[in-house]
Amino acid sequence: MPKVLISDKMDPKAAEIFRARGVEVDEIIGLSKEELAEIIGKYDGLAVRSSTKLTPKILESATNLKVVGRAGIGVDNIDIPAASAKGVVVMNTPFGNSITTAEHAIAMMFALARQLPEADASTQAGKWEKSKFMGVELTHKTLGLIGAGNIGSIVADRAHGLKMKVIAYDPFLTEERAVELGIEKVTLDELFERSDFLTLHTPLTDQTRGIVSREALAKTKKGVRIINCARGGLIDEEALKDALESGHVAGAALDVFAEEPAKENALFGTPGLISTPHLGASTSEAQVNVAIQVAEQMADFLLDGGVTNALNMPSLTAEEAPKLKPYMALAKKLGSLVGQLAHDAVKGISIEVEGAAAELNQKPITGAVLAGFMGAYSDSVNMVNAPYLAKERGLDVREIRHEREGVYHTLIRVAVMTDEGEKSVAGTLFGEDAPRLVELFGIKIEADLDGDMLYVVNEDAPGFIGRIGTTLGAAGVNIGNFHLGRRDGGGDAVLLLSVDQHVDEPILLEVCNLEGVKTVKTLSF
Ligand SMILES: NC(=O)C1=CN([C@@H]2O[C@H](COP(=O)(O)OP(=O)(O)OC[C@H]3O[C@@H](n4cnc5c(N)ncnc54)[C@H](O)[C@@H]3O)[C@@H](O)[C@H]2O)C=CC1
Ligand SMILES: O=C(O)C(=O)COP(=O)(O)O
Repeated sequence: MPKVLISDKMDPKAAEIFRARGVEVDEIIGLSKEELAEIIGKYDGLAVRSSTKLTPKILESATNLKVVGRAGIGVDNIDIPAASAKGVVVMNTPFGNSITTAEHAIAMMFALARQLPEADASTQAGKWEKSKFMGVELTHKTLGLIGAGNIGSIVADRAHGLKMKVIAYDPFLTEERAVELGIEKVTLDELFERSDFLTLHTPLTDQTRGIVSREALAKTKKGVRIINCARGGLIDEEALKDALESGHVAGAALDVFAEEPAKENALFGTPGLISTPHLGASTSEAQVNVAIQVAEQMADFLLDGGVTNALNMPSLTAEEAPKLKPYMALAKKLGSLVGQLAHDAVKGISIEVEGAAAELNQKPITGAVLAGFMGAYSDSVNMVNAPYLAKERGLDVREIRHEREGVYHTLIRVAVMTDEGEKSVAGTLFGEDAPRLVELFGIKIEADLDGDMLYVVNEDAPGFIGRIGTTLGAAGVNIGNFHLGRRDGGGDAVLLLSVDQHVDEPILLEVCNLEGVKTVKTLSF
Protein backbone atom coordinates (compact mmCIF):
# COMPACT_ATOMS: atom_id res chain seq x y z
CA MET A 1 0.00 0.00 0.00
CA PRO A 2 1.54 3.36 -0.96
CA LYS A 3 2.31 5.75 1.88
CA VAL A 4 1.83 9.52 1.88
CA LEU A 5 2.98 12.21 4.29
CA ILE A 6 0.91 15.37 4.72
CA SER A 7 3.42 17.90 6.06
CA ASP A 8 1.38 21.13 6.01
CA LYS A 9 -2.00 21.95 7.58
CA MET A 10 -4.61 20.62 5.21
CA ASP A 11 -8.37 20.11 5.33
CA PRO A 12 -9.15 16.66 6.87
CA LYS A 13 -10.81 15.70 3.56
CA ALA A 14 -7.32 15.02 2.13
CA ALA A 15 -6.50 12.30 4.69
CA GLU A 16 -10.04 10.91 4.40
CA ILE A 17 -9.69 10.51 0.63
CA PHE A 18 -6.24 8.94 0.86
CA ARG A 19 -7.54 6.34 3.34
CA ALA A 20 -10.71 5.66 1.38
CA ARG A 21 -8.66 5.10 -1.78
CA GLY A 22 -6.29 2.67 -0.03
CA VAL A 23 -3.32 4.96 0.54
CA GLU A 24 -1.73 4.96 3.99
CA VAL A 25 -1.35 8.48 5.34
CA ASP A 26 0.58 10.21 8.14
CA GLU A 27 -0.07 13.84 9.03
CA ILE A 28 2.89 15.51 10.69
CA ILE A 29 2.81 19.30 10.61
CA GLY A 30 5.65 21.70 11.46
CA LEU A 31 8.63 19.42 10.80
CA SER A 32 12.05 21.07 10.64
CA LYS A 33 14.14 20.51 7.48
CA GLU A 34 16.24 17.97 9.33
CA GLU A 35 13.21 16.12 10.71
CA LEU A 36 11.62 15.98 7.26
CA ALA A 37 14.87 14.71 5.71
CA GLU A 38 15.01 12.00 8.36
CA ILE A 39 11.56 10.54 7.69
CA ILE A 40 10.89 11.33 4.01
CA GLY A 41 12.54 8.10 2.86
CA LYS A 42 9.51 6.14 4.11
CA TYR A 43 7.02 7.86 1.84
CA ASP A 44 5.86 7.42 -1.76
CA GLY A 45 4.04 10.75 -1.74
CA LEU A 46 4.29 14.12 -0.02
CA ALA A 47 1.33 16.52 0.20
CA VAL A 48 2.23 20.14 1.00
CA ARG A 49 1.00 23.72 0.99
CA SER A 50 3.49 26.61 1.06
CA SER A 51 5.23 26.02 4.40
CA THR A 52 7.17 22.86 3.57
CA LYS A 53 10.25 23.70 1.51
CA LEU A 54 11.28 20.80 -0.69
CA THR A 55 14.97 21.44 -1.28
CA PRO A 56 17.49 19.34 -3.25
CA LYS A 57 18.97 18.26 0.09
CA ILE A 58 15.66 16.89 1.35
CA LEU A 59 15.05 15.24 -2.02
CA GLU A 60 18.37 13.40 -1.63
CA SER A 61 16.86 11.53 1.33
CA ALA A 62 13.56 10.93 -0.48
CA THR A 63 14.53 7.48 -1.70
CA ASN A 64 10.97 6.23 -2.27
CA LEU A 65 9.30 9.47 -3.23
CA LYS A 66 7.28 9.35 -6.45
CA VAL A 67 4.96 12.32 -6.23
CA VAL A 68 4.68 15.69 -4.51
CA GLY A 69 1.22 17.22 -4.43
CA ARG A 70 0.83 20.94 -3.78
CA ALA A 71 -2.61 21.69 -2.32
CA GLY A 72 -2.63 25.12 -3.91
CA ILE A 73 -1.11 26.97 -6.85
CA GLY A 74 2.37 28.39 -6.25
CA VAL A 75 5.15 25.79 -6.38
CA ASP A 76 8.11 28.06 -5.65
CA ASN A 77 8.64 26.13 -2.37
CA ILE A 78 9.40 22.99 -4.40
CA ASP A 79 12.64 22.65 -6.34
CA ILE A 80 11.09 21.32 -9.54
CA PRO A 81 14.34 20.76 -11.50
CA ALA A 82 15.73 18.75 -8.57
CA ALA A 83 12.48 16.77 -8.25
CA SER A 84 12.46 16.11 -12.03
CA ALA A 85 16.07 14.98 -11.98
CA LYS A 86 15.14 12.55 -9.23
CA GLY A 87 12.12 11.31 -11.13
CA VAL A 88 9.53 12.75 -8.78
CA VAL A 89 6.28 14.08 -10.28
CA VAL A 90 5.21 17.49 -8.96
CA MET A 91 1.52 18.37 -9.25
CA ASN A 92 -0.55 21.32 -8.06
CA THR A 93 -4.23 22.25 -7.97
CA PRO A 94 -4.32 25.23 -10.31
CA PHE A 95 -7.90 26.43 -9.81
CA GLY A 96 -9.08 25.34 -6.35
CA ASN A 97 -8.18 28.54 -4.50
CA SER A 98 -8.21 31.13 -7.28
CA ILE A 99 -11.59 32.73 -6.47
CA THR A 100 -10.68 32.89 -2.79
CA THR A 101 -7.32 34.55 -3.53
CA ALA A 102 -8.89 37.03 -5.94
CA GLU A 103 -11.43 37.91 -3.24
CA HIS A 104 -8.60 38.48 -0.78
CA ALA A 105 -6.97 40.90 -3.21
CA ILE A 106 -10.27 42.79 -3.56
CA ALA A 107 -10.66 42.81 0.24
CA MET A 108 -7.14 44.23 0.54
CA MET A 109 -8.01 46.90 -2.02
CA PHE A 110 -11.03 48.01 0.03
CA ALA A 111 -8.98 47.86 3.22
CA LEU A 112 -6.41 50.19 1.64
CA ALA A 113 -8.98 52.57 0.17
CA ARG A 114 -10.71 53.07 3.52
CA GLN A 115 -7.83 52.27 5.93
CA LEU A 116 -10.02 49.70 7.60
CA PRO A 117 -7.45 48.04 9.89
CA GLU A 118 -6.20 51.37 11.27
CA ALA A 119 -9.73 52.72 11.67
CA ASP A 120 -10.78 49.55 13.45
CA ALA A 121 -7.80 49.64 15.84
CA SER A 122 -8.34 53.33 16.60
CA THR A 123 -12.07 52.93 17.18
CA GLN A 124 -11.63 49.95 19.48
CA ALA A 125 -9.01 51.94 21.36
CA GLY A 126 -11.80 54.45 22.14
CA LYS A 127 -10.34 57.27 20.01
CA TRP A 128 -13.24 57.94 17.60
CA GLU A 129 -10.90 59.65 15.06
CA LYS A 130 -13.57 60.31 12.45
CA SER A 131 -11.67 63.03 10.61
CA LYS A 132 -8.37 61.09 10.50
CA PHE A 133 -9.54 58.36 8.15
CA MET A 134 -10.44 60.05 4.89
CA GLY A 135 -10.66 57.41 2.16
CA VAL A 136 -10.81 57.21 -1.63
CA GLU A 137 -13.50 55.75 -3.89
CA LEU A 138 -12.75 52.82 -6.15
CA THR A 139 -15.28 53.77 -8.81
CA HIS A 140 -13.59 55.01 -12.01
CA LYS A 141 -10.11 54.40 -10.60
CA THR A 142 -7.57 52.50 -12.69
CA LEU A 143 -6.57 49.06 -11.43
CA GLY A 144 -3.30 47.76 -12.88
CA LEU A 145 -2.79 44.01 -12.91
CA ILE A 146 0.66 42.51 -13.21
CA GLY A 147 -0.33 39.02 -14.36
CA ALA A 148 -3.75 38.31 -15.85
CA GLY A 149 -3.97 34.54 -15.50
CA ASN A 150 -6.59 32.69 -13.46
CA ILE A 151 -6.51 34.90 -10.38
CA GLY A 152 -5.78 38.15 -12.22
CA SER A 153 -8.76 37.63 -14.51
CA ILE A 154 -11.12 36.96 -11.59
CA VAL A 155 -9.84 40.16 -9.94
CA ALA A 156 -10.51 42.00 -13.21
CA ASP A 157 -14.05 40.65 -13.32
CA ARG A 158 -14.78 41.76 -9.74
CA ALA A 159 -13.15 45.15 -10.38
CA HIS A 160 -15.43 45.69 -13.37
CA GLY A 161 -18.34 45.16 -11.00
CA LEU A 162 -16.89 48.00 -8.92
CA LYS A 163 -16.81 50.20 -12.06
CA MET A 164 -13.01 50.33 -12.18
CA LYS A 165 -10.94 50.65 -15.34
CA VAL A 166 -8.69 47.57 -15.60
CA ILE A 167 -5.33 47.58 -17.36
CA ALA A 168 -2.84 44.72 -17.36
CA TYR A 169 0.73 43.84 -18.10
CA ASP A 170 1.12 40.16 -18.96
CA PRO A 171 3.43 39.13 -21.82
CA PHE A 172 1.42 35.96 -22.35
CA LEU A 173 -1.98 37.65 -22.53
CA THR A 174 -3.30 37.66 -26.11
CA GLU A 175 -5.19 40.64 -27.52
CA GLU A 176 -8.27 38.41 -27.99
CA ARG A 177 -8.22 37.26 -24.38
CA ALA A 178 -7.70 40.84 -23.18
CA VAL A 179 -10.77 41.94 -25.15
CA GLU A 180 -12.73 39.00 -23.74
CA LEU A 181 -11.74 40.03 -20.21
CA GLY A 182 -12.45 43.72 -20.83
CA ILE A 183 -8.84 44.55 -19.99
CA GLU A 184 -6.59 47.06 -21.72
CA LYS A 185 -3.20 45.49 -22.40
CA VAL A 186 -0.34 47.87 -21.61
CA THR A 187 3.43 47.86 -21.18
CA LEU A 188 4.89 47.50 -17.72
CA ASP A 189 6.01 51.13 -17.67
CA GLU A 190 2.57 52.33 -18.71
CA LEU A 191 1.02 50.19 -16.01
CA PHE A 192 3.22 51.78 -13.36
CA GLU A 193 2.46 55.27 -14.70
CA ARG A 194 -1.32 54.89 -14.93
CA SER A 195 -2.42 52.72 -12.00
CA ASP A 196 -4.24 54.13 -8.97
CA PHE A 197 -4.24 50.63 -7.53
CA LEU A 198 -1.72 48.03 -8.55
CA THR A 199 -2.15 44.33 -7.83
CA LEU A 200 0.26 41.45 -8.47
CA HIS A 201 -0.83 38.03 -9.77
CA THR A 202 2.19 36.30 -11.28
CA PRO A 203 4.17 33.32 -10.08
CA LEU A 204 7.58 34.00 -8.57
CA THR A 205 10.13 33.21 -11.29
CA ASP A 206 13.51 34.57 -12.31
CA GLN A 207 11.65 36.95 -14.64
CA THR A 208 9.20 38.24 -12.05
CA ARG A 209 11.43 38.43 -8.98
CA GLY A 210 11.64 42.09 -7.90
CA ILE A 211 9.33 43.23 -10.73
CA VAL A 212 8.17 46.05 -8.41
CA SER A 213 11.68 47.42 -7.97
CA ARG A 214 12.90 50.78 -6.67
CA GLU A 215 13.02 52.06 -10.28
CA ALA A 216 9.51 50.77 -10.93
CA LEU A 217 8.17 52.46 -7.79
CA ALA A 218 9.72 55.73 -8.97
CA LYS A 219 7.58 55.45 -12.13
CA THR A 220 4.30 55.00 -10.25
CA LYS A 221 1.71 57.73 -9.72
CA LYS A 222 2.03 59.59 -6.45
CA GLY A 223 -0.57 58.13 -4.10
CA VAL A 224 -0.63 54.69 -5.72
CA ARG A 225 -1.85 51.82 -3.55
CA ILE A 226 -0.24 48.41 -4.00
CA ILE A 227 -1.68 44.97 -3.27
CA ASN A 228 0.35 41.79 -3.26
CA CYS A 229 -1.45 38.48 -2.79
CA ALA A 230 0.98 36.57 -5.04
CA ARG A 231 4.54 36.15 -3.75
CA GLY A 232 6.72 38.31 -1.49
CA GLY A 233 9.76 38.20 -3.74
CA LEU A 234 7.91 40.18 -6.44
CA ILE A 235 8.40 43.46 -4.55
CA ASP A 236 11.61 45.09 -3.33
CA GLU A 237 10.54 45.41 0.30
CA GLU A 238 13.22 47.98 1.25
CA ALA A 239 12.21 50.22 -1.63
CA LEU A 240 8.54 49.87 -0.75
CA LYS A 241 9.26 50.87 2.82
CA ASP A 242 11.04 54.03 1.60
CA ALA A 243 8.20 54.84 -0.80
CA LEU A 244 5.60 54.44 1.96
CA GLU A 245 7.61 56.59 4.35
CA SER A 246 8.05 59.33 1.78
CA GLY A 247 4.30 59.25 1.08
CA HIS A 248 4.82 58.49 -2.63
CA VAL A 249 2.99 55.20 -2.14
CA ALA A 250 -0.20 55.88 -0.17
CA GLY A 251 -0.63 52.32 1.03
CA ALA A 252 0.44 48.75 0.52
CA ALA A 253 -1.50 45.62 1.44
CA LEU A 254 0.71 42.58 1.58
CA ASP A 255 -0.38 39.01 2.12
CA VAL A 256 3.01 37.59 1.23
CA PHE A 257 6.61 38.38 2.17
CA ALA A 258 10.07 37.66 0.84
CA GLU A 259 10.79 35.57 3.96
CA GLU A 260 7.99 33.50 5.43
CA PRO A 261 6.82 33.00 8.07
CA ALA A 262 7.31 36.77 8.38
CA LYS A 263 7.54 37.05 12.14
CA GLU A 264 9.85 40.02 11.64
CA ASN A 265 10.03 42.28 8.62
CA ALA A 266 11.53 45.73 8.05
CA LEU A 267 8.18 46.87 6.65
CA PHE A 268 6.24 46.15 9.85
CA GLY A 269 5.09 49.36 11.52
CA THR A 270 5.50 51.47 8.34
CA PRO A 271 2.58 53.90 7.95
CA GLY A 272 0.11 52.76 5.30
CA LEU A 273 1.06 49.08 5.52
CA ILE A 274 -1.63 46.45 5.90
CA SER A 275 -0.56 42.85 6.25
CA THR A 276 -2.03 39.39 6.50
CA PRO A 277 -0.12 36.14 7.12
CA HIS A 278 -0.39 34.52 3.66
CA LEU A 279 -4.15 34.15 3.96
CA GLY A 280 -4.94 34.44 0.24
CA ALA A 281 -6.07 30.83 -0.06
CA SER A 282 -7.48 30.52 3.45
CA THR A 283 -11.22 30.04 3.14
CA SER A 284 -12.96 26.83 4.04
CA GLU A 285 -14.25 26.51 0.47
CA ALA A 286 -10.81 26.83 -1.12
CA GLN A 287 -9.16 24.53 1.40
CA VAL A 288 -11.76 21.81 0.85
CA ASN A 289 -11.31 22.19 -2.93
CA VAL A 290 -7.53 21.89 -2.89
CA ALA A 291 -7.46 19.10 -0.28
CA ILE A 292 -9.89 16.94 -2.26
CA GLN A 293 -8.14 17.65 -5.53
CA VAL A 294 -4.61 17.01 -4.32
CA ALA A 295 -5.56 13.75 -2.60
CA GLU A 296 -7.48 12.46 -5.63
CA GLN A 297 -4.65 13.40 -8.00
CA MET A 298 -1.96 11.82 -5.84
CA ALA A 299 -4.01 8.66 -5.25
CA ASP A 300 -4.70 8.38 -9.02
CA PHE A 301 -0.98 8.56 -9.65
CA LEU A 302 0.14 6.20 -6.90
CA LEU A 303 -2.57 3.61 -7.54
CA ASP A 304 -3.27 3.78 -11.29
CA GLY A 305 -0.50 5.92 -12.82
CA GLY A 306 -2.95 8.73 -13.76
CA VAL A 307 -1.23 12.11 -14.04
CA THR A 308 -3.21 15.36 -13.66
CA ASN A 309 -1.87 18.90 -13.29
CA ALA A 310 1.75 17.77 -13.20
CA LEU A 311 4.31 20.49 -13.77
CA ASN A 312 7.06 18.15 -14.94
CA MET A 313 5.24 15.41 -16.82
CA PRO A 314 2.53 15.16 -19.50
CA SER A 315 -1.00 14.52 -18.27
CA LEU A 316 -2.41 11.02 -18.29
CA THR A 317 -5.95 10.42 -17.08
CA ALA A 318 -6.82 7.56 -14.73
CA GLU A 319 -8.92 6.12 -17.62
CA GLU A 320 -6.03 6.36 -20.10
CA ALA A 321 -3.43 4.92 -17.73
CA PRO A 322 -4.59 1.25 -17.79
CA LYS A 323 -5.02 1.36 -21.60
CA LEU A 324 -1.54 2.75 -22.03
CA LYS A 325 0.10 0.37 -19.58
CA PRO A 326 0.96 -2.48 -22.01
CA TYR A 327 2.12 0.01 -24.68
CA MET A 328 4.33 1.72 -22.13
CA ALA A 329 5.75 -1.65 -21.06
CA LEU A 330 6.54 -2.45 -24.72
CA ALA A 331 7.97 1.04 -25.27
CA LYS A 332 10.21 0.74 -22.22
CA LYS A 333 11.55 -2.65 -23.34
CA LEU A 334 12.29 -1.36 -26.85
CA GLY A 335 14.01 1.73 -25.43
CA SER A 336 16.02 -0.46 -23.12
CA LEU A 337 17.00 -2.79 -25.98
CA VAL A 338 18.38 0.02 -28.14
CA GLY A 339 20.00 1.61 -25.09
CA GLN A 340 21.81 -1.65 -24.34
CA LEU A 341 22.79 -2.35 -27.93
CA ALA A 342 23.65 1.06 -29.35
CA HIS A 343 27.33 1.47 -28.62
CA ASP A 344 28.06 4.56 -30.65
CA ALA A 345 27.23 8.02 -29.45
CA VAL A 346 23.50 8.42 -29.95
CA LYS A 347 22.54 11.85 -31.25
CA GLY A 348 18.85 11.38 -31.63
CA ILE A 349 16.03 8.99 -31.04
CA SER A 350 12.76 8.72 -32.90
CA ILE A 351 9.65 7.02 -31.62
CA GLU A 352 7.15 5.97 -34.24
CA VAL A 353 3.72 4.63 -33.34
CA GLU A 354 1.39 2.86 -35.73
CA GLY A 355 -2.15 1.45 -35.64
CA ALA A 356 -3.76 1.14 -32.17
CA ALA A 357 -0.83 2.89 -30.42
CA ALA A 358 -1.35 5.93 -32.66
CA GLU A 359 -4.82 6.42 -31.17
CA LEU A 360 -3.35 6.91 -27.71
CA ASN A 361 -1.63 9.79 -25.95
CA GLN A 362 1.90 9.49 -27.37
CA LYS A 363 3.73 11.47 -24.67
CA PRO A 364 3.70 8.68 -22.05
CA ILE A 365 4.89 6.19 -24.73
CA THR A 366 7.78 8.53 -25.54
CA GLY A 367 8.49 8.93 -21.82
CA ALA A 368 8.59 5.14 -21.41
CA VAL A 369 10.97 4.69 -24.41
CA LEU A 370 13.27 7.34 -22.97
CA ALA A 371 13.09 5.77 -19.50
CA GLY A 372 14.11 2.42 -20.98
CA PHE A 373 16.79 3.99 -23.13
CA MET A 374 18.29 6.24 -20.45
CA GLY A 375 18.05 3.39 -17.93
CA ALA A 376 20.89 1.73 -19.83
CA TYR A 377 23.13 4.69 -18.96
CA SER A 378 22.02 5.78 -15.55
CA ASP A 379 20.47 4.29 -12.43
CA SER A 380 17.10 5.38 -11.03
CA VAL A 381 15.68 6.65 -14.30
CA ASN A 382 11.94 6.82 -14.73
CA MET A 383 9.31 8.47 -16.91
CA VAL A 384 9.68 11.79 -15.10
CA ASN A 385 13.41 12.30 -15.22
CA ALA A 386 14.12 10.48 -18.51
CA PRO A 387 13.03 13.38 -20.78
CA TYR A 388 14.96 15.73 -18.51
CA LEU A 389 18.11 13.55 -18.70
CA ALA A 390 17.70 13.14 -22.46
CA LYS A 391 17.57 16.92 -22.85
CA GLU A 392 20.61 17.31 -20.63
CA ARG A 393 22.51 14.95 -22.96
CA GLY A 394 21.38 16.98 -25.96
CA LEU A 395 19.42 14.05 -27.40
CA ASP A 396 17.16 15.03 -30.28
CA VAL A 397 13.81 13.31 -29.58
CA ARG A 398 11.26 12.92 -32.42
CA GLU A 399 7.76 11.56 -32.30
CA ILE A 400 6.03 10.16 -35.40
CA ARG A 401 2.47 8.89 -35.60
CA HIS A 402 0.88 6.76 -38.37
CA GLU A 403 -2.83 6.15 -37.98
CA ARG A 404 -2.73 3.31 -40.53
CA GLU A 405 -2.26 -0.31 -39.50
CA GLY A 406 0.58 -2.30 -41.04
CA VAL A 407 1.11 -6.05 -40.74
CA TYR A 408 0.48 -5.78 -37.01
CA HIS A 409 -2.56 -4.16 -35.33
CA THR A 410 -0.10 -1.94 -33.55
CA LEU A 411 3.60 -1.23 -33.80
CA ILE A 412 6.11 0.88 -31.93
CA ARG A 413 9.40 1.51 -33.68
CA VAL A 414 12.34 3.06 -31.87
CA ALA A 415 15.23 4.29 -33.98
CA VAL A 416 18.47 5.79 -32.77
CA MET A 417 20.63 8.09 -34.87
CA THR A 418 24.34 7.48 -34.48
CA ASP A 419 27.45 8.33 -36.49
CA GLU A 420 27.07 4.88 -38.06
CA GLY A 421 23.58 5.74 -39.31
CA GLU A 422 20.14 4.82 -38.08
CA LYS A 423 19.39 1.61 -36.16
CA SER A 424 15.89 0.61 -35.26
CA VAL A 425 13.94 -1.97 -33.32
CA ALA A 426 10.20 -2.55 -33.45
CA GLY A 427 7.67 -4.35 -31.32
CA THR A 428 3.98 -5.10 -31.06
CA LEU A 429 1.50 -6.38 -28.51
CA PHE A 430 0.36 -9.97 -28.78
CA GLY A 431 -3.09 -10.72 -27.41
CA GLU A 432 -3.58 -7.03 -26.51
CA ASP A 433 -1.07 -6.83 -23.70
CA ALA A 434 1.99 -9.06 -24.26
CA PRO A 435 4.97 -7.01 -25.49
CA ARG A 436 6.86 -8.75 -28.28
CA LEU A 437 9.90 -7.70 -30.28
CA VAL A 438 9.33 -8.22 -34.02
CA GLU A 439 12.31 -6.53 -35.64
CA LEU A 440 15.87 -5.91 -34.58
CA PHE A 441 18.22 -3.74 -36.65
CA GLY A 442 16.45 -4.66 -39.88
CA ILE A 443 16.15 -8.39 -39.10
CA LYS A 444 12.74 -9.97 -38.49
CA ILE A 445 12.85 -11.77 -35.16
CA GLU A 446 10.10 -12.49 -32.66
CA ALA A 447 11.06 -12.49 -29.01
CA ASP A 448 9.83 -11.71 -25.52
CA LEU A 449 12.23 -9.26 -23.92
CA ASP A 450 12.35 -10.55 -20.38
CA GLY A 451 14.88 -11.24 -17.62
CA ASP A 452 18.45 -12.16 -18.57
CA MET A 453 19.15 -12.58 -22.26
CA LEU A 454 22.05 -13.12 -24.57
CA TYR A 455 22.35 -11.35 -27.91
CA VAL A 456 24.54 -13.04 -30.48
CA VAL A 457 25.31 -12.07 -34.06
CA ASN A 458 26.95 -14.83 -36.07
CA GLU A 459 27.60 -15.92 -39.61
CA ASP A 460 24.62 -17.94 -40.68
CA ALA A 461 26.14 -21.43 -41.04
CA PRO A 462 24.99 -24.97 -40.08
CA GLY A 463 25.81 -26.34 -36.65
CA PHE A 464 26.04 -23.03 -34.78
CA ILE A 465 22.97 -23.52 -32.59
CA GLY A 466 24.30 -26.89 -31.44
CA ARG A 467 27.70 -25.39 -30.58
CA ILE A 468 26.33 -22.49 -28.52
CA GLY A 469 23.88 -24.82 -26.73
CA THR A 470 26.69 -27.16 -25.78
CA THR A 471 28.95 -24.31 -24.59
CA LEU A 472 26.27 -22.76 -22.39
CA GLY A 473 25.13 -26.16 -21.12
CA ALA A 474 28.68 -27.11 -20.13
CA ALA A 475 28.92 -23.83 -18.20
CA GLY A 476 25.69 -24.63 -16.34
CA VAL A 477 23.61 -21.95 -18.11
CA ASN A 478 20.10 -23.13 -18.89
CA ILE A 479 18.46 -21.75 -22.02
CA GLY A 480 14.81 -20.92 -21.39
CA ASN A 481 13.95 -19.88 -24.89
CA PHE A 482 15.66 -19.02 -28.09
CA HIS A 483 14.69 -16.78 -30.93
CA LEU A 484 16.36 -16.74 -34.28
CA GLY A 485 16.33 -14.24 -37.09
CA ARG A 486 18.34 -13.65 -40.24
CA ARG A 487 18.59 -11.23 -43.02
CA ASP A 488 16.73 -12.31 -46.15
CA GLY A 489 19.14 -13.83 -48.61
CA GLY A 490 21.71 -14.99 -46.05
CA GLY A 491 24.49 -13.17 -44.24
CA ASP A 492 24.36 -12.51 -40.51
CA ALA A 493 21.99 -14.31 -38.22
CA VAL A 494 20.81 -12.95 -34.86
CA LEU A 495 20.14 -15.11 -31.86
CA LEU A 496 18.30 -13.88 -28.78
CA LEU A 497 18.50 -16.38 -25.95
CA SER A 498 16.56 -16.18 -22.69
CA VAL A 499 18.78 -17.64 -20.03
CA ASP A 500 17.92 -18.70 -16.50
CA GLN A 501 21.23 -17.49 -15.09
CA HIS A 502 23.20 -14.32 -15.72
CA VAL A 503 26.00 -15.14 -18.17
CA ASP A 504 29.22 -13.88 -16.67
CA GLU A 505 32.38 -12.69 -18.34
CA PRO A 506 34.35 -16.02 -18.76
CA ILE A 507 31.35 -17.79 -20.37
CA LEU A 508 30.76 -14.78 -22.57
CA LEU A 509 34.34 -15.05 -23.76
CA GLU A 510 33.87 -18.73 -24.58
CA VAL A 511 30.77 -17.91 -26.66
CA CYS A 512 32.67 -15.10 -28.30
CA ASN A 513 35.40 -17.52 -29.35
CA LEU A 514 32.95 -19.90 -31.03
CA GLU A 515 33.45 -20.17 -34.77
CA GLY A 516 31.42 -17.62 -36.74
CA VAL A 517 30.49 -15.38 -33.77
CA LYS A 518 30.70 -11.66 -34.53
CA THR A 519 29.08 -10.04 -31.48
CA VAL A 520 27.93 -11.25 -28.08
CA LYS A 521 26.26 -9.16 -25.45
CA THR A 522 24.26 -9.82 -22.29
CA LEU A 523 20.98 -8.02 -22.01
CA SER A 524 18.68 -7.61 -19.06
CA PHE A 525 15.04 -6.51 -18.89
N1 LIG B 1 -1.57 34.47 -1.42
C1 LIG B 1 -1.96 33.27 -1.65
O1 LIG B 1 -2.36 32.57 -0.74
C2 LIG B 1 -1.96 32.73 -3.03
C3 LIG B 1 -1.04 33.14 -3.94
N2 LIG B 1 -1.04 32.62 -5.19
C4 LIG B 1 -0.02 33.13 -6.14
O2 LIG B 1 -0.68 33.70 -7.24
C5 LIG B 1 0.05 33.38 -8.41
C6 LIG B 1 -0.83 33.49 -9.63
O3 LIG B 1 -1.79 32.47 -9.64
P1 LIG B 1 -2.69 32.17 -10.93
O4 LIG B 1 -3.34 33.40 -11.40
O5 LIG B 1 -3.55 31.04 -10.57
O6 LIG B 1 -1.58 31.71 -11.95
P2 LIG B 1 -1.69 31.68 -13.53
O7 LIG B 1 -0.58 30.85 -13.99
O8 LIG B 1 -3.08 31.38 -13.95
O9 LIG B 1 -1.40 33.19 -13.92
C7 LIG B 1 -0.16 33.79 -13.81
C8 LIG B 1 -0.05 34.83 -14.89
O10 LIG B 1 1.20 35.50 -14.75
C9 LIG B 1 1.66 35.78 -16.05
N3 LIG B 1 3.07 36.06 -16.06
C10 LIG B 1 4.10 35.17 -16.08
N4 LIG B 1 5.27 35.84 -16.13
C11 LIG B 1 4.97 37.15 -16.13
C12 LIG B 1 5.75 38.33 -16.17
N5 LIG B 1 7.09 38.27 -16.23
N6 LIG B 1 5.13 39.52 -16.15
C13 LIG B 1 3.76 39.59 -16.11
N7 LIG B 1 2.97 38.50 -16.08
C14 LIG B 1 3.57 37.30 -16.08
C15 LIG B 1 1.29 34.56 -16.84
O11 LIG B 1 1.26 34.83 -18.22
C16 LIG B 1 -0.06 34.22 -16.30
O12 LIG B 1 -1.10 34.78 -17.07
C17 LIG B 1 0.56 31.97 -8.12
O13 LIG B 1 1.69 31.65 -8.88
C18 LIG B 1 0.86 32.02 -6.66
O14 LIG B 1 2.21 32.37 -6.49
C19 LIG B 1 -1.95 31.70 -5.59
C20 LIG B 1 -2.90 31.26 -4.72
C21 LIG B 1 -2.97 31.71 -3.35
O1 LIG C 1 -1.79 28.37 -3.60
C1 LIG C 1 -0.89 29.19 -3.43
O2 LIG C 1 -0.07 29.52 -4.30
C2 LIG C 1 -0.74 29.83 -2.12
O3 LIG C 1 0.09 30.68 -1.99
C3 LIG C 1 -1.55 29.36 -1.00
O4 LIG C 1 -0.64 29.05 0.02
P1 LIG C 1 -1.08 28.16 1.25
O5 LIG C 1 -1.57 26.87 0.71
O6 LIG C 1 -2.16 28.92 1.95
O7 LIG C 1 0.13 28.02 2.10
